[in-house]
Formats: sequence, structure tokens, C-alpha cells
Amino acid sequence: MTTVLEQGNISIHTENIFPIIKKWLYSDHEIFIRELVSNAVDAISKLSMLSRSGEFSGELTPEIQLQIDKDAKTLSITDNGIGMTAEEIKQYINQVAFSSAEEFITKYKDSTDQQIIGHFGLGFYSSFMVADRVDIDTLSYQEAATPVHWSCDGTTEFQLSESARTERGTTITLHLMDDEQEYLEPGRIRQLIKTYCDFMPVPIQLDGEVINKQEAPWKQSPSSLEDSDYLELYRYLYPFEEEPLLWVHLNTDYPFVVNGILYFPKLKPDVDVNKGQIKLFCNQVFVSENCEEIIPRFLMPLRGVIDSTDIPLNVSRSFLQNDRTVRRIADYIAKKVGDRLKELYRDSQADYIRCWQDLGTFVKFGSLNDDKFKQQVKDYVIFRTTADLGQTDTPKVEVQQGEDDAWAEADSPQVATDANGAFYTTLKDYLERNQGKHENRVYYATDEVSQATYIQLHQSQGLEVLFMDSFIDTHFVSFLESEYSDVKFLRVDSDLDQTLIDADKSSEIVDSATNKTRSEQVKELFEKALKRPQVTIRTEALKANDQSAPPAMVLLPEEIRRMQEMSAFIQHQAVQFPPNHTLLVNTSHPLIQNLANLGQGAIVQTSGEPSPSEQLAALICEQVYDLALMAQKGFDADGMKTFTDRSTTLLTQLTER
Ligand SMILES: Nc1ncnc2c1ncn2[C@@H]1O[C@H](COP(=O)(O)OP(=O)(O)OP(=O)(O)O)[C@@H](O)[C@H]1O
Repeated sequence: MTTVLEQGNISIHTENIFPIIKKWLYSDHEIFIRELVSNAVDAISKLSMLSRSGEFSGELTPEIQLQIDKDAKTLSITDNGIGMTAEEIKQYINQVAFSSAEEFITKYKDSTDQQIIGHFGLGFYSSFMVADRVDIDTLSYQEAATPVHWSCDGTTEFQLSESARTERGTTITLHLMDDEQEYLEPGRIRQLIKTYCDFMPVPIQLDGEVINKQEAPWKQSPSSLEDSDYLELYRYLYPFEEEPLLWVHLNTDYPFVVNGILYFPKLKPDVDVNKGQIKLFCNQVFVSENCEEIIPRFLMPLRGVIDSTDIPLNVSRSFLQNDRTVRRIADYIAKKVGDRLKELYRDSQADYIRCWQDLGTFVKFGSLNDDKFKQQVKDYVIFRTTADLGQTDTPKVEVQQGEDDAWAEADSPQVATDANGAFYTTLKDYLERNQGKHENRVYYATDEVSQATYIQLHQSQGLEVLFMDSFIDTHFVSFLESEYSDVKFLRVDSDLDQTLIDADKSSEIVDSATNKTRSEQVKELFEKALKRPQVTIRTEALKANDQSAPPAMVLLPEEIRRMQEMSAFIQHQAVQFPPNHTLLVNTSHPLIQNLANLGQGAIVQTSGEPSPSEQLAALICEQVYDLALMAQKGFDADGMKTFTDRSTTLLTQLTER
């Protein structure tokens, strides 16, 4: 017969907090397992601390057992930790557990914010979310301790009696409610342990099998880990994802405790920068699937784990965002990420370039959003360039050594390239390198294919073009302009540099019959043929050492194009090709010269109806314009049809001669 040691009332103010818990935490019942297993781990840790300090000399093989009894409808959690005496039960369970639960509920019962991080703080009492009766059987580690049994049905009444338990430790038995029978399914329990308790440092057994991973690499020192350990964790956490590009190991004890490993994933074009993917842990206990309030927004696409006991968890998310420690932790994380990028840039330019496609987006997004981060990484923003930096007369890549600001030449004179052999440069180096040629002007391209003609033209005259072709670059160019206020950023198709124009050819022959220069004749010819007042015709003799200059090019003035891009962005529309643009006709090109001759003949001869050569010249003008548009992707469906129809007409006419 069991001897009832004590029967009594738990002195809490709310008569029955149970219904409130049920109602309020309805969707999160499952967290009881995290709370109870955490208590079990704590009990084991306390015992090993006593063992280390010599206060306990018994055997110590940490272990937690989960047991499901489908007939009795119970789930029990057994640990071989410190155990409790009757006095401790009264103190810790009757007072601490209940009063902290009461405090928690009082604080949040009227709260409309359902987003309390992880519902931490409910502790032992959370078992009443799923059980209508909870039993504790426990035997303290203390010598000659009496085993105790405690039972409570979620009201304020409890019963304390002697227990038959012979082994040190504690068993919590939950008599599951009828609508909580899912916790009798081993599969469900395994899933919950994997979610919440996978990295807890004690083996958790179910049906004779250890079901948690235990090792939390982020708690280990970085020097004890190999690349393969980091990759293994990544694959474990994100099994269906591509390998990460690189990682950052966070580990600090002061002024706050933060451990973690953050991975830079390969960015997918559809990446949602508003959705966090970093898992939040508190002392190896899983808390939340994301840390959106803790990490800076620009680092949201990173993955991995942050584990900190200094992040308040029983608070609302909005409170968390404004918490001073949390803000300092966020700054620390951003700084560590910046340091890692700097380190990679310094130690392995080739790897840095290899990852740049993806890293660049983080860096640029971060620079746009966070001033401190911008300062930290500004010297590591690189751009693919058309320049051949491998040539011996170009300056070698300089690499910053250590923390001081001394610059030294890289050990290896080999300049790193990407897999296609392209070189990369910082803006600072670009400006320095081109000082003599085009001071404070940066030529850039946003699309290598459609701007190929323009890029080639620049290249042929030794002008260096940078590629700013990632989706974030539209914003980044404006940002760079505000940062480098005396530098002009010009897309290759916005205008032409004077070096591309053959100044010698500007003094042209004047036609004695019309008293017009060749350029004026060409301009007139095009204006008449195109009949598009929005298109400005400009004639220039382009330099073409290698015939790379086309007969005509469409130029989109930088400001007009940017305004258009901006309004399309604001209205969430695709960028339309601006109707106001310039057609630059290259009077050096043989085609234009032939056309001028053809047109000139027509102007002299015609009166009234256009002559056949006048008609032909007009058709060719339109064709030249369309070809220039085509190079710029400026065609819509109608334009394409007109172009093919005209091509046919033109070919027919030419073959008739
Ligand atoms: N398995 C156990 N073995 C020994 N002591 C336990 C066990 N479970 C609970 N206790 C004691 O009961 C106390 C109250 O537990 P409870 O889970 O409510 O709060 P907590 O663990 O102190 O904090 P938290 O609210 O963060 O969980 C614990 O501090 C501990 O002293």
C-alpha cells in the first residue's frame, strides 16, 4: 500500500490556468516534449557537474528513455539525472514550475501576439497541454534518499507519496488526453525528437534505439572541425539543397553567448529575401525555424544555425526586434560575415571569384541595407571586366595582409579569373587604371549578348567595360553613384565616348549641288525614311580598326533609360523599350557611304513620286534602323513582322536589278 506523504494545494493565484494554456497554445502542444526532455538533460548535466566537483561519485552514463504504453495511454520520459527529494519536488515542481507557468500565462493571456518565440518558459507545466494527469517518480542522487511519487491532474491539487523506484533519476509519466493520442505513435515521437531534441547532448532512446544525433558541431571549436564536418551538417539540415559556397563559424562568449554556423547557399533566382532559413536554437534545443528578428535582413538568404542563451525567448517577436542585446548580436553576426568575406578575398581570390556570382548579391544587398556592412566590404566588391588583367603591364592584384592597412603584392603573380577566363576588378582599381583614358567615367554593360556590339566597340578602342549584370545591379549602380559622387556611370549603349569617334572625319566634303555635308545628307535621308520624330538621328564617323563598328547603333540616354527602369520597377512591370532614343548612324561604314550615294542620286533626280533608288534608299534606312534595334532587343511582335516583310521586299528589289 502506498503511503501518502502529503496531499495539498499548490498555492498559485489563478485557480486553474490549465484552460488558458489549452486555448492559447492550441497549435503548439507538441512543445511539451522539448520542455520535458530539456529538463531531463538539465538533470543529467547537474549530476555530471556534481560528479566533476566530487559531490557525486556514483556511475554516470547519461541516458534518456522514452516509453510509450498504448494500453495505458501513457508516454513517459525517464532520465538518470540528479533526481528530486520530496522537499525538492515541493519546491521546484509545486512552486517553481507552477509559479513560472502562472507568471507566463498572466503575462500573455490577454496578448493578441501569438508569436511568442518558441513559447519558452512554460517548462514542466506544458505537460498539462497534452495530459490530464502527470505522475513524477523520482529518486534523488543523495545518499539514503527516499523515492517519491507525485501526481497531479492539472488542477491546483497534488498528491505526494512514496515511490517504488529503485534507480536514481526521474520518470515523468503523461496520461494523455483523448484528443492527444497522436503522442502514442512512435513515428510522431521520433519526428518531434528530430525537430526539437536532435542536437541535445544526451542519447535519447525509444524502443531500444538512440533517436537523436547529439553532436552539435556549432558548439565545438572551429579548429576541431574539418570542411567535411561543416558540409555534413549542411547536408543533414538541408538534405535537398546544393552544397553551400562557404560558411562562417560564430562562437563568442562575451559580451553575449552566440554559437552557430552560417552557410552561404548558391542563390536561386527565385530566392525570397524576406524569408529566413536560419534555425534558432537555445543551448542545442531547437526553438524556431527561422531567426527573422535576429539576423539582419540582408543575411536572410543564409542558412544554418544560431544558438544563443542570450536571446530572450519568452517574448513577442516585435519585442525581440527592439531588444538591445539582440541588435548587438545582429551586428556581431553581420561583422563576422563581413570578416569571412574579407578573409576569403585575402586568402583565395580564385575561390572568391568562383563564388562571386552568388556572394555578390549578398554583398551588394548588404551594402545597400547596412551602412556598417557597406564600410566593411566596400573594398571587396568586384566586377567582371573586359580588361585583360593577366597582361604583364597591368598592375597585379593586391591583397591586404592581416588586420593592418598595409597593402602588399600577392605571393602569386597569377591574377585569378573565373572558369571562363574572365578577370575581375574592384571599382577603385578600375578608376585608377583608366585615369589617363577616361577619368571618373565608368562604362558598364548589363547584358553581354544584347550589348555585344557596344562592348566590342569600346574594347576595340581600348576602353574597359565592367559587367553589372546581376538582378541587383540596377539598384547598385545608383548606389555606387551616390557613393562616388564625382564618377559618372555610363551604360555602353547610353552614349559614345569621344575616343570612339573619328574626329578627323568630321571635316567632311560638302556637296556643291545641295551645299550640305555628307553627314547632313545622311541625317536627312534617315529622318525622311524613318518618319519617327521621337528618334533622334545623329551621325558620327566611328573609329573601326577592325570593322567592328556597326553601320548604326541605338543609343539610350542614361537618365531616360534609368527613369524608365525605375518606373517599371515601381509599377511591377517589364521595362519597355523607350520610344525616345537616338539612332547613331556611322558615316564611316561602307554601307552608310553607299546608302548616301544612293540617296544623293535620288534627291537630285526626284520630283513628285519617289524614284526607285529613293525608295530603295528609304527601305535600306529602315532596315539599318531595325538591325540596330534588333541588337538592342528592341523589337516587339509587330516590329519583327515588319522587319521580315521588309527584308523580303528588299531582297526581291535587289535581285530584280
Ligand atoms: N527531470 C527532472 N529531474 C530533476 N529535476 C527536475 C526535472 N524536471 C524538472 N525538475 C525541476 O523542476 C524545476 C522546474 O522545472 P520547469 O521546467 O518548470 O522550469 P525550468 O526548467 O526551471 O525552466 P524553464 O521554464 O526554462 O523550463 C526545474 O528547475 C528542476 O529543478
